[in-house]
Amino acid sequence: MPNIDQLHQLFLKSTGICTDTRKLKQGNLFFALKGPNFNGNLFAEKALNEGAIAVVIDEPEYDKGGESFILVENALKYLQNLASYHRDQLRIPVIGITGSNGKTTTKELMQTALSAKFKTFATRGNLNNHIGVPLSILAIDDTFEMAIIEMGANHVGEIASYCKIAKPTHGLITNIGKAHIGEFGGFENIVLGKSELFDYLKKNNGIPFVNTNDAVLKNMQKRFENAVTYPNEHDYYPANPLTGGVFLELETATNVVSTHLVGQYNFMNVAAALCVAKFFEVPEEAAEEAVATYQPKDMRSQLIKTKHYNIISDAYNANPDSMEVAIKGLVSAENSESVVILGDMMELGELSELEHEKVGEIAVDLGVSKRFYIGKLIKAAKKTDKFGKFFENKDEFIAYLKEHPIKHGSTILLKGSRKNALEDLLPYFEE
Ligand SMILES: CC(=O)N[C@H]1[C@@H](OP(=O)(O)OP(=O)(O)OC[C@H]2O[C@@H](n3ccc(=O)[nH]c3=O)[C@H](O)[C@@H]2O)O[C@H](CO)[C@@H](O)[C@@H]1O[C@H](C)C(=O)N[C@@H](C)C(=O)N[C@H](CCC(=O)N[C@@H](CCC[C@@H](N)C(=O)O)C(=O)O)C(=O)O
Ligand SMILES: Nc1ncnc2c1ncn2[C@@H]1O[C@H](COP(=O)(O)OP(=O)(O)OP(=O)(O)O)[C@@H](O)[C@H]1O
Ligand SMILES: C[C@@H](N)C(=O)N[C@H](C)C(=O)O
Repeated sequence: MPNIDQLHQLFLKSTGICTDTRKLKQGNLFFALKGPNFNGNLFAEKALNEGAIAVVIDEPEYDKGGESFILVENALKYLQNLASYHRDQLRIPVIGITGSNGKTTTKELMQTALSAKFKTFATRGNLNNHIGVPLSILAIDDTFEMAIIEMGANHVGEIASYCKIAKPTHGLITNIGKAHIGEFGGFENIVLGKSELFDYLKKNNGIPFVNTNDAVLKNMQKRFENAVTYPNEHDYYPANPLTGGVFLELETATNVVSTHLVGQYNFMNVAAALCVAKFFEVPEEAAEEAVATYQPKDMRSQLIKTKHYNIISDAYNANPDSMEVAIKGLVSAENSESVVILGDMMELGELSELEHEKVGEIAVDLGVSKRFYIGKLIKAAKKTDKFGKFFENKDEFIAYLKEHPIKHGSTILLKGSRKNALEDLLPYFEE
Protein backbone atom coordinates (compact mmCIF):
# COMPACT_ATOMS: atom_id res chain seq x y z
CA MET A 1 0.00 0.00 0.00
CA PRO A 2 1.49 3.39 -0.94
CA ASN A 3 1.86 5.98 1.80
CA ILE A 4 -0.25 9.12 1.63
CA ASP A 5 2.49 11.10 -0.15
CA GLN A 6 2.84 8.40 -2.82
CA LEU A 7 -0.93 8.29 -3.24
CA HIS A 8 -0.95 12.06 -3.55
CA GLN A 9 1.72 11.87 -6.29
CA LEU A 10 -0.50 9.38 -8.12
CA PHE A 11 -3.48 11.66 -7.64
CA LEU A 12 -1.53 14.59 -9.13
CA LYS A 13 -0.78 12.46 -12.20
CA SER A 14 -4.46 11.50 -12.55
CA THR A 15 -7.20 13.50 -14.25
CA GLY A 16 -9.07 13.73 -10.94
CA ILE A 17 -11.01 11.60 -8.50
CA CYS A 18 -13.96 9.43 -9.49
CA THR A 19 -16.26 7.59 -7.09
CA ASP A 20 -18.82 6.53 -9.69
CA THR A 21 -18.05 4.45 -12.79
CA ARG A 22 -21.11 5.97 -14.46
CA LYS A 23 -19.23 9.28 -14.51
CA LEU A 24 -15.66 7.98 -15.03
CA LYS A 25 -13.24 9.97 -17.21
CA GLN A 26 -10.01 8.60 -18.72
CA GLY A 27 -7.13 8.79 -16.26
CA ASN A 28 -9.29 9.19 -13.13
CA LEU A 29 -8.24 7.73 -9.77
CA PHE A 30 -11.22 5.63 -8.65
CA PHE A 31 -12.28 5.27 -5.00
CA ALA A 32 -14.65 2.40 -4.17
CA LEU A 33 -17.24 3.73 -1.72
CA LYS A 34 -20.11 1.89 -0.13
CA GLY A 35 -23.64 3.20 -0.12
CA PRO A 36 -27.17 2.04 0.54
CA ASN A 37 -27.50 0.51 -2.91
CA PHE A 38 -24.05 -0.63 -4.08
CA ASN A 39 -20.64 -1.75 -2.93
CA GLY A 40 -18.16 0.37 -4.94
CA ASN A 41 -15.55 -2.43 -4.75
CA LEU A 42 -17.70 -4.33 -7.24
CA PHE A 43 -16.98 -1.64 -9.82
CA ALA A 44 -13.21 -1.41 -9.35
CA GLU A 45 -12.28 -3.71 -12.20
CA LYS A 46 -14.78 -1.99 -14.49
CA ALA A 47 -13.21 1.35 -13.59
CA LEU A 48 -9.76 0.08 -14.63
CA ASN A 49 -11.09 -1.43 -17.84
CA GLU A 50 -12.71 1.89 -18.69
CA GLY A 51 -9.56 3.96 -18.19
CA ALA A 52 -8.98 4.61 -14.47
CA ILE A 53 -5.30 5.12 -13.64
CA ALA A 54 -5.73 3.04 -10.43
CA VAL A 55 -8.45 1.98 -7.99
CA VAL A 56 -8.56 2.39 -4.21
CA ILE A 57 -10.51 -0.53 -2.74
CA ASP A 58 -11.15 -1.79 0.79
CA GLU A 59 -12.14 -5.44 0.36
CA PRO A 60 -9.27 -7.89 -0.38
CA GLU A 61 -11.38 -10.19 -2.58
CA TYR A 62 -11.55 -7.49 -5.24
CA ASP A 63 -7.75 -7.03 -5.31
CA LYS A 64 -6.57 -8.56 -8.58
CA GLY A 65 -2.92 -7.73 -7.83
CA GLY A 66 -0.49 -5.32 -9.46
CA GLU A 67 0.04 -1.62 -8.87
CA SER A 68 -3.36 -0.58 -10.15
CA PHE A 69 -5.17 -2.04 -7.14
CA ILE A 70 -4.56 -0.09 -3.94
CA LEU A 71 -6.02 -1.97 -0.99
CA VAL A 72 -6.72 0.17 2.08
CA GLU A 73 -8.66 -0.38 5.28
CA ASN A 74 -11.44 2.07 4.50
CA ALA A 75 -11.66 3.77 1.10
CA LEU A 76 -13.85 6.63 2.34
CA LYS A 77 -11.45 7.41 5.19
CA TYR A 78 -8.57 7.29 2.72
CA LEU A 79 -10.37 9.71 0.42
CA GLN A 80 -10.81 12.08 3.37
CA ASN A 81 -7.13 11.70 4.38
CA LEU A 82 -5.98 12.34 0.83
CA ALA A 83 -8.14 15.49 0.71
CA SER A 84 -6.68 16.69 4.01
CA TYR A 85 -3.14 16.06 2.70
CA HIS A 86 -3.95 17.87 -0.57
CA ARG A 87 -5.35 20.81 1.38
CA ASP A 88 -2.02 21.09 3.22
CA GLN A 89 -0.28 21.72 -0.11
CA LEU A 90 -2.60 24.61 -1.04
CA ARG A 91 -1.44 28.08 -0.09
CA ILE A 92 -4.66 29.97 -0.72
CA PRO A 93 -7.47 31.40 1.41
CA VAL A 94 -10.16 28.76 1.94
CA ILE A 95 -13.56 30.11 3.00
CA GLY A 96 -15.75 27.58 4.79
CA ILE A 97 -19.48 28.19 4.57
CA THR A 98 -22.24 26.57 6.55
CA GLY A 99 -25.63 27.59 8.01
CA SER A 100 -29.22 26.42 8.02
CA ASN A 101 -30.40 28.26 4.92
CA GLY A 102 -28.82 29.79 1.86
CA LYS A 103 -25.41 28.06 1.89
CA THR A 104 -25.43 27.12 -1.79
CA THR A 105 -26.88 30.44 -2.96
CA THR A 106 -24.44 32.48 -0.84
CA LYS A 107 -21.54 30.30 -1.96
CA GLU A 108 -22.43 30.90 -5.61
CA LEU A 109 -22.94 34.65 -5.12
CA MET A 110 -19.61 34.79 -3.29
CA GLN A 111 -17.85 32.89 -6.07
CA THR A 112 -19.36 35.22 -8.67
CA ALA A 113 -18.27 38.32 -6.76
CA LEU A 114 -14.77 37.06 -5.89
CA SER A 115 -14.23 35.91 -9.45
CA ALA A 116 -14.22 39.58 -10.49
CA LYS A 117 -10.68 39.62 -9.02
CA PHE A 118 -9.50 36.08 -8.26
CA LYS A 119 -9.67 32.69 -9.91
CA THR A 120 -12.08 31.27 -7.35
CA PHE A 121 -12.99 27.63 -6.80
CA ALA A 122 -16.32 26.82 -5.17
CA THR A 123 -18.01 23.55 -4.20
CA ARG A 124 -19.99 22.27 -7.17
CA GLY A 125 -23.74 22.08 -6.59
CA ASN A 126 -24.04 21.21 -2.95
CA LEU A 127 -21.48 18.45 -2.62
CA ASN A 128 -21.24 19.35 1.03
CA ASN A 129 -21.13 16.13 3.05
CA HIS A 130 -18.55 13.53 4.18
CA ILE A 131 -17.98 12.56 0.52
CA GLY A 132 -18.71 15.93 -1.08
CA VAL A 133 -16.28 17.97 1.05
CA PRO A 134 -13.21 15.80 0.27
CA LEU A 135 -14.20 15.65 -3.40
CA SER A 136 -14.44 19.44 -3.44
CA ILE A 137 -10.99 19.88 -1.88
CA LEU A 138 -9.50 17.41 -4.34
CA ALA A 139 -10.97 19.40 -7.23
CA ILE A 140 -8.83 22.44 -6.34
CA ASP A 141 -5.70 22.60 -8.47
CA ASP A 142 -2.81 25.02 -8.16
CA THR A 143 -4.30 27.47 -10.67
CA PHE A 144 -6.90 28.62 -8.11
CA GLU A 145 -6.25 31.70 -5.98
CA MET A 146 -9.15 31.27 -3.57
CA ALA A 147 -11.61 28.52 -2.60
CA ILE A 148 -15.08 28.38 -1.05
CA ILE A 149 -16.03 25.09 0.56
CA GLU A 150 -19.67 24.45 1.48
CA MET A 151 -20.30 22.27 4.54
CA GLY A 152 -23.73 20.77 5.24
CA ALA A 153 -24.73 18.93 8.39
CA ASN A 154 -27.53 17.16 10.17
CA HIS A 155 -25.66 16.15 13.28
CA VAL A 156 -23.24 17.56 15.85
CA GLY A 157 -19.56 16.95 15.05
CA GLU A 158 -20.05 16.93 11.29
CA ILE A 159 -18.79 20.47 10.60
CA ALA A 160 -15.80 19.92 12.93
CA SER A 161 -14.85 16.86 10.89
CA TYR A 162 -15.11 18.84 7.63
CA CYS A 163 -12.95 21.62 9.08
CA LYS A 164 -10.22 19.04 9.71
CA ILE A 165 -10.23 18.32 5.98
CA ALA A 166 -10.84 21.78 4.51
CA LYS A 167 -8.86 23.75 7.14
CA PRO A 168 -10.67 27.01 6.42
CA THR A 169 -8.80 30.26 6.90
CA HIS A 170 -12.07 32.21 6.80
CA GLY A 171 -15.63 31.18 7.54
CA LEU A 172 -19.24 32.25 7.23
CA ILE A 173 -22.38 30.86 8.87
CA THR A 174 -25.34 32.12 6.86
CA ASN A 175 -27.90 31.82 9.69
CA ILE A 176 -29.08 29.37 12.32
CA GLY A 177 -32.57 27.96 11.95
CA LYS A 178 -34.63 24.82 12.23
CA ALA A 179 -33.42 22.91 9.14
CA HIS A 180 -32.76 19.22 10.05
CA ILE A 181 -33.84 19.92 13.66
CA GLY A 182 -35.11 16.35 14.08
CA GLU A 183 -31.77 14.77 13.09
CA PHE A 184 -29.78 17.27 15.13
CA GLY A 185 -31.93 16.63 18.19
CA GLY A 186 -32.98 20.16 19.07
CA PHE A 187 -32.08 23.78 18.37
CA GLU A 188 -29.22 23.85 20.91
CA ASN A 189 -27.52 21.09 18.94
CA ILE A 190 -27.94 23.03 15.70
CA VAL A 191 -26.21 25.99 17.34
CA LEU A 192 -23.43 23.68 18.60
CA GLY A 193 -23.10 21.97 15.23
CA LYS A 194 -22.94 25.15 13.15
CA SER A 195 -20.62 26.92 15.59
CA GLU A 196 -17.99 24.24 15.02
CA LEU A 197 -16.87 26.31 12.02
CA PHE A 198 -16.22 29.35 14.22
CA ASP A 199 -14.60 27.11 16.89
CA TYR A 200 -12.12 25.95 14.27
CA LEU A 201 -11.40 29.54 13.16
CA LYS A 202 -10.93 30.64 16.77
CA LYS A 203 -8.37 27.89 17.41
CA ASN A 204 -6.52 28.55 14.17
CA ASN A 205 -6.50 32.34 14.02
CA GLY A 206 -9.02 32.33 11.20
CA ILE A 207 -11.36 35.16 10.29
CA PRO A 208 -15.15 34.85 10.70
CA PHE A 209 -17.72 36.77 8.67
CA VAL A 210 -20.64 37.38 11.04
CA ASN A 211 -24.27 37.98 10.16
CA THR A 212 -25.24 40.43 12.91
CA ASN A 213 -28.95 40.21 11.99
CA ASP A 214 -28.93 36.70 13.48
CA ALA A 215 -29.01 37.02 17.27
CA VAL A 216 -27.22 33.72 17.90
CA LEU A 217 -24.44 34.51 15.44
CA LYS A 218 -24.09 38.08 16.73
CA ASN A 219 -23.45 36.58 20.14
CA MET A 220 -20.68 34.38 18.73
CA GLN A 221 -18.95 37.48 17.36
CA LYS A 222 -17.90 38.35 20.94
CA ARG A 223 -15.35 35.52 20.87
CA PHE A 224 -13.37 37.22 18.09
CA GLU A 225 -11.36 40.40 17.85
CA ASN A 226 -10.99 40.04 14.10
CA ALA A 227 -14.64 39.38 13.11
CA VAL A 228 -15.89 41.03 9.94
CA THR A 229 -19.58 41.83 10.22
CA TYR A 230 -22.46 42.31 7.79
CA PRO A 231 -24.90 43.70 6.71
CA ASN A 232 -23.49 47.22 6.69
CA GLU A 233 -26.38 49.59 6.20
CA HIS A 234 -24.24 52.45 4.99
CA ASP A 235 -23.01 50.20 2.16
CA TYR A 236 -26.30 48.71 0.95
CA TYR A 237 -29.83 47.90 2.06
CA PRO A 238 -32.82 46.22 0.45
CA ALA A 239 -35.00 48.42 -1.73
CA ASN A 240 -38.64 48.64 -0.72
CA PRO A 241 -40.10 45.25 -1.66
CA LEU A 242 -43.29 46.87 -2.90
CA THR A 243 -41.44 48.97 -5.44
CA GLY A 244 -38.75 46.38 -6.08
CA GLY A 245 -41.14 43.91 -7.73
CA VAL A 246 -40.60 40.19 -7.61
CA PHE A 247 -36.82 40.36 -7.80
CA LEU A 248 -34.62 41.51 -4.95
CA GLU A 249 -33.14 44.99 -5.39
CA LEU A 250 -30.44 46.58 -3.26
CA GLU A 251 -29.73 50.25 -2.85
CA THR A 252 -26.16 51.34 -2.33
CA ALA A 253 -24.91 54.88 -1.72
CA THR A 254 -24.63 55.47 -5.45
CA ASN A 255 -26.42 52.67 -7.15
CA VAL A 256 -29.43 50.35 -7.37
CA VAL A 257 -28.42 46.73 -7.81
CA SER A 258 -31.17 44.66 -9.43
CA THR A 259 -30.73 40.92 -8.98
CA HIS A 260 -32.39 37.91 -10.57
CA LEU A 261 -33.15 36.41 -7.17
CA VAL A 262 -36.72 36.04 -5.97
CA GLY A 263 -37.36 36.75 -2.28
CA GLN A 264 -36.26 39.41 0.17
CA TYR A 265 -34.51 36.70 2.21
CA ASN A 266 -31.84 36.69 -0.47
CA PHE A 267 -30.76 40.14 0.74
CA MET A 268 -28.67 38.49 3.46
CA ASN A 269 -27.13 36.09 0.94
CA VAL A 270 -26.14 38.98 -1.32
CA ALA A 271 -24.95 41.04 1.67
CA ALA A 272 -22.72 38.13 2.72
CA ALA A 273 -21.20 37.88 -0.74
CA LEU A 274 -20.58 41.64 -0.96
CA CYS A 275 -19.05 41.66 2.53
CA VAL A 276 -16.59 38.90 1.64
CA ALA A 277 -15.77 40.53 -1.70
CA LYS A 278 -15.10 43.86 0.02
CA PHE A 279 -12.85 42.15 2.59
CA PHE A 280 -10.77 40.68 -0.24
CA GLU A 281 -10.68 44.08 -1.94
CA VAL A 282 -12.71 43.24 -5.00
CA PRO A 283 -13.65 46.64 -6.52
CA GLU A 284 -17.16 47.44 -5.24
CA GLU A 285 -18.70 48.10 -8.63
CA ALA A 286 -17.34 44.86 -10.06
CA ALA A 287 -18.71 42.86 -7.11
CA GLU A 288 -22.13 44.54 -7.39
CA GLU A 289 -22.25 43.92 -11.11
CA ALA A 290 -21.31 40.29 -10.53
CA VAL A 291 -24.13 39.62 -8.05
CA ALA A 292 -26.55 41.47 -10.32
CA THR A 293 -25.78 39.08 -13.18
CA TYR A 294 -26.03 35.91 -11.06
CA GLN A 295 -28.85 33.67 -12.30
CA PRO A 296 -30.33 31.36 -9.65
CA LYS A 297 -30.69 27.76 -10.71
CA ASP A 298 -31.57 24.25 -9.55
CA MET A 299 -34.98 25.16 -8.07
CA ARG A 300 -33.65 27.76 -5.66
CA SER A 301 -35.25 31.24 -5.65
CA GLN A 302 -35.96 31.00 -9.39
CA LEU A 303 -38.66 32.82 -11.32
CA ILE A 304 -39.96 30.92 -14.32
CA LYS A 305 -42.37 32.77 -16.58
CA THR A 306 -44.66 30.52 -18.59
CA LYS A 307 -47.37 31.59 -21.04
CA HIS A 308 -49.99 31.91 -18.30
CA TYR A 309 -48.15 31.92 -14.98
CA ASN A 310 -45.23 33.24 -12.97
CA ILE A 311 -43.77 30.26 -11.15
CA ILE A 312 -41.49 30.77 -8.19
CA SER A 313 -39.54 27.55 -8.34
CA ASP A 314 -38.15 27.06 -4.83
CA ALA A 315 -38.68 23.32 -4.71
CA TYR A 316 -35.12 22.24 -3.91
CA ASN A 317 -35.74 21.95 -0.16
CA ALA A 318 -37.87 23.27 2.71
CA ASN A 319 -37.86 23.80 6.44
CA PRO A 320 -39.99 26.00 8.74
CA ASP A 321 -37.83 29.11 8.27
CA SER A 322 -37.45 28.93 4.53
CA MET A 323 -41.16 28.11 4.09
CA GLU A 324 -42.13 31.24 6.00
CA VAL A 325 -39.81 33.61 4.15
CA ALA A 326 -40.73 32.12 0.78
CA ILE A 327 -44.48 32.62 1.41
CA LYS A 328 -43.81 36.17 2.65
CA GLY A 329 -41.77 36.80 -0.49
CA LEU A 330 -44.62 35.62 -2.69
CA VAL A 331 -47.27 37.85 -1.15
CA SER A 332 -45.14 40.97 -0.68
CA ALA A 333 -43.74 41.05 -4.18
CA GLU A 334 -46.76 40.29 -6.30
CA ASN A 335 -49.99 42.07 -7.11
CA SER A 336 -51.42 39.17 -9.05
CA GLU A 337 -53.34 36.27 -7.49
CA SER A 338 -50.96 34.38 -5.20
CA VAL A 339 -50.97 30.60 -5.11
CA VAL A 340 -48.92 28.20 -3.00
CA ILE A 341 -48.30 24.55 -3.78
CA LEU A 342 -46.53 23.23 -0.72
CA GLY A 343 -45.11 19.81 0.15
CA ASP A 344 -43.85 18.05 3.25
CA MET A 345 -40.84 19.34 5.21
CA MET A 346 -38.47 16.50 6.20
CA GLU A 347 -36.17 15.92 9.17
CA LEU A 348 -38.19 17.90 11.74
CA GLY A 349 -38.56 15.09 14.28
CA GLU A 350 -41.05 15.68 17.06
CA LEU A 351 -41.68 19.26 15.89
CA SER A 352 -42.96 18.03 12.55
CA GLU A 353 -46.70 18.19 13.22
CA LEU A 354 -46.58 21.59 14.90
CA GLU A 355 -44.36 23.11 12.19
CA HIS A 356 -46.62 21.84 9.41
CA GLU A 357 -49.62 23.31 11.22
CA LYS A 358 -47.82 26.64 11.35
CA VAL A 359 -47.31 26.63 7.58
CA GLY A 360 -51.09 26.59 7.08
CA GLU A 361 -51.47 29.42 9.57
CA ILE A 362 -48.82 31.54 7.83
CA ALA A 363 -50.35 31.02 4.38
CA VAL A 364 -53.82 31.98 5.67
CA ASP A 365 -52.62 34.97 7.73
CA LEU A 366 -50.62 36.34 4.83
CA GLY A 367 -53.69 36.16 2.61
CA VAL A 368 -52.45 33.71 -0.03
CA SER A 369 -55.41 33.43 -2.44
CA LYS A 370 -55.19 29.72 -3.29
CA ARG A 371 -53.48 27.13 -1.10
CA PHE A 372 -52.67 23.59 -2.20
CA TYR A 373 -50.90 21.11 0.06
CA ILE A 374 -49.42 17.83 -1.16
CA GLY A 375 -48.17 15.03 1.10
CA LYS A 376 -48.70 13.12 4.30
CA LEU A 377 -46.96 15.45 6.77
CA ILE A 378 -48.37 18.72 5.46
CA LYS A 379 -51.85 17.31 6.11
CA ALA A 380 -51.34 18.68 9.64
CA ALA A 381 -52.01 22.13 8.14
CA LYS A 382 -55.70 21.15 7.83
CA LYS A 383 -55.98 22.24 11.45
CA THR A 384 -55.01 25.82 10.61
CA ASP A 385 -56.20 26.14 7.01
CA LYS A 386 -59.84 25.09 6.74
CA PHE A 387 -60.21 26.19 3.12
CA GLY A 388 -56.92 24.93 1.70
CA LYS A 389 -57.00 21.92 -0.63
CA PHE A 390 -55.13 18.82 0.49
CA PHE A 391 -53.77 15.98 -1.65
CA GLU A 392 -52.08 12.69 -0.71
CA ASN A 393 -49.64 12.86 -3.61
CA LYS A 394 -48.73 14.69 -6.83
CA ASP A 395 -50.87 12.41 -9.03
CA GLU A 396 -53.99 13.29 -7.03
CA PHE A 397 -53.16 16.98 -7.39
CA ILE A 398 -52.52 16.68 -11.13
CA ALA A 399 -55.91 15.01 -11.61
CA TYR A 400 -57.55 17.86 -9.67
CA LEU A 401 -55.66 20.46 -11.69
CA LYS A 402 -57.02 19.08 -14.96
CA GLU A 403 -60.57 19.71 -13.74
CA HIS A 404 -59.83 22.96 -11.90
CA PRO A 405 -57.05 24.88 -13.70
CA ILE A 406 -55.39 27.68 -11.77
CA LYS A 407 -56.43 31.18 -12.85
CA HIS A 408 -54.21 32.56 -15.61
CA GLY A 409 -51.91 35.37 -14.49
CA SER A 410 -51.38 33.84 -11.04
CA THR A 411 -48.01 33.73 -9.33
CA ILE A 412 -47.38 30.24 -7.98
CA LEU A 413 -44.87 29.29 -5.28
CA LEU A 414 -43.66 25.67 -5.48
CA LYS A 415 -41.92 24.60 -2.31
CA GLY A 416 -41.27 21.40 -0.37
CA SER A 417 -38.45 19.16 0.77
CA ARG A 418 -36.30 17.36 -1.82
CA LYS A 419 -38.18 14.11 -1.30
CA ASN A 420 -41.36 15.74 -2.75
CA ALA A 421 -39.66 16.67 -6.05
CA LEU A 422 -42.38 19.28 -6.65
CA GLU A 423 -40.55 20.37 -9.80
CA ASP A 424 -42.33 17.42 -11.47
CA LEU A 425 -45.37 19.72 -11.56
CA LEU A 426 -43.67 22.37 -13.72
CA PRO A 427 -44.71 20.85 -17.08
CA TYR A 428 -48.37 21.20 -16.03
CA PHE A 429 -47.98 24.97 -15.96
CA GLU A 430 -45.97 25.28 -19.13
CA GLU A 431 -48.73 25.19 -21.76
C1 LIG B 1 -21.81 7.00 -2.03
C2 LIG B 1 -22.23 7.86 -3.17
O1 LIG B 1 -21.46 8.71 -3.63
N1 LIG B 1 -23.46 7.65 -3.67
C3 LIG B 1 -23.99 8.36 -4.84
C4 LIG B 1 -24.61 7.34 -5.76
O2 LIG B 1 -25.63 6.69 -5.06
P1 LIG B 1 -26.22 5.25 -5.50
O3 LIG B 1 -27.47 5.04 -4.72
O4 LIG B 1 -26.27 5.11 -6.96
O5 LIG B 1 -25.15 4.25 -4.99
P2 LIG B 1 -24.55 3.93 -3.58
O6 LIG B 1 -24.50 5.13 -2.75
O7 LIG B 1 -25.13 2.71 -2.98
O8 LIG B 1 -23.18 3.51 -4.20
C5 LIG B 1 -21.96 3.06 -3.61
C6 LIG B 1 -20.86 3.42 -4.53
O9 LIG B 1 -20.93 2.65 -5.74
C7 LIG B 1 -20.73 3.50 -6.84
N2 LIG B 1 -21.30 2.98 -8.08
C8 LIG B 1 -22.58 2.60 -8.13
C9 LIG B 1 -23.13 2.14 -9.32
C10 LIG B 1 -22.33 2.06 -10.47
O10 LIG B 1 -22.75 1.64 -11.58
N3 LIG B 1 -21.02 2.45 -10.36
C11 LIG B 1 -20.48 2.92 -9.19
O11 LIG B 1 -19.29 3.25 -9.16
C12 LIG B 1 -21.41 4.78 -6.37
O12 LIG B 1 -21.05 5.90 -7.11
C13 LIG B 1 -20.92 4.88 -4.93
O13 LIG B 1 -19.66 5.46 -4.85
O14 LIG B 1 -25.09 7.99 -6.91
C14 LIG B 1 -26.14 8.96 -6.62
C15 LIG B 1 -26.58 9.59 -7.94
O15 LIG B 1 -25.52 10.22 -8.58
C16 LIG B 1 -25.59 10.04 -5.66
O16 LIG B 1 -26.64 10.91 -5.28
C17 LIG B 1 -25.03 9.40 -4.41
O17 LIG B 1 -24.41 10.43 -3.67
C18 LIG B 1 -24.52 10.38 -2.27
C19 LIG B 1 -25.94 10.74 -1.81
C20 LIG B 1 -23.59 11.43 -1.65
O18 LIG B 1 -23.51 11.54 -0.42
N4 LIG B 1 -22.88 12.21 -2.50
C21 LIG B 1 -21.97 13.26 -2.04
C22 LIG B 1 -20.94 13.50 -3.16
C23 LIG B 1 -22.68 14.59 -1.71
O19 LIG B 1 -22.07 15.54 -1.27
N5 LIG B 1 -23.94 14.65 -2.00
C24 LIG B 1 -24.77 15.83 -1.82
C25 LIG B 1 -25.64 15.60 -0.58
C26 LIG B 1 -25.70 16.87 0.22
C27 LIG B 1 -26.73 16.88 1.33
O20 LIG B 1 -27.75 16.25 1.28
N6 LIG B 1 -26.46 17.71 2.32
C28 LIG B 1 -27.37 18.01 3.41
C29 LIG B 1 -26.67 17.88 4.76
C30 LIG B 1 -25.67 16.77 4.83
C31 LIG B 1 -26.12 15.68 5.74
C32 LIG B 1 -25.07 14.58 5.81
N7 LIG B 1 -24.98 14.04 7.12
C33 LIG B 1 -25.43 13.47 4.82
O21 LIG B 1 -25.91 12.44 5.30
O22 LIG B 1 -25.25 13.64 3.64
C34 LIG B 1 -27.79 19.48 3.34
O23 LIG B 1 -28.87 19.78 3.85
O24 LIG B 1 -27.10 20.31 2.72
C35 LIG B 1 -25.66 15.95 -3.05
O25 LIG B 1 -25.71 14.98 -3.81
O26 LIG B 1 -26.25 16.99 -3.27
N1 LIG C 1 -31.03 33.56 3.77
C1 LIG C 1 -32.04 32.71 3.71
N2 LIG C 1 -32.97 32.66 4.69
C2 LIG C 1 -34.00 31.79 4.67
N3 LIG C 1 -34.21 30.92 3.64
C3 LIG C 1 -33.32 30.92 2.64
C4 LIG C 1 -32.19 31.81 2.62
N4 LIG C 1 -31.49 31.58 1.49
C5 LIG C 1 -32.11 30.59 0.85
N5 LIG C 1 -33.22 30.18 1.52
C6 LIG C 1 -34.14 29.09 1.15
O1 LIG C 1 -33.40 27.87 1.09
C7 LIG C 1 -33.58 27.23 -0.19
C8 LIG C 1 -32.31 26.50 -0.59
O2 LIG C 1 -31.30 27.45 -0.82
P1 LIG C 1 -29.80 26.99 -0.75
O3 LIG C 1 -29.63 25.75 -1.53
O4 LIG C 1 -28.97 28.16 -1.07
O5 LIG C 1 -29.69 26.63 0.79
P2 LIG C 1 -28.71 25.57 1.44
O6 LIG C 1 -28.52 25.99 2.85
O7 LIG C 1 -27.49 25.47 0.62
O8 LIG C 1 -29.48 24.20 1.36
P3 LIG C 1 -28.76 22.79 1.03
O9 LIG C 1 -27.59 22.67 1.90
O10 LIG C 1 -29.78 21.77 1.31
O11 LIG C 1 -28.39 22.94 -0.41
C9 LIG C 1 -33.95 28.37 -1.12
O12 LIG C 1 -34.65 27.87 -2.20
C10 LIG C 1 -34.78 29.26 -0.22
O13 LIG C 1 -36.09 28.79 -0.13
C1 LIG D 1 -31.41 17.45 0.07
C2 LIG D 1 -30.79 18.06 1.28
N1 LIG D 1 -29.75 18.92 0.85
C3 LIG D 1 -31.83 18.86 2.04
O1 LIG D 1 -31.93 20.06 1.92
N2 LIG D 1 -32.66 18.16 2.83
C4 LIG D 1 -33.81 18.75 3.48
C5 LIG D 1 -34.28 17.84 4.57
C6 LIG D 1 -34.93 18.98 2.46
O2 LIG D 1 -34.98 18.29 1.44
O3 LIG D 1 -35.76 19.84 2.71
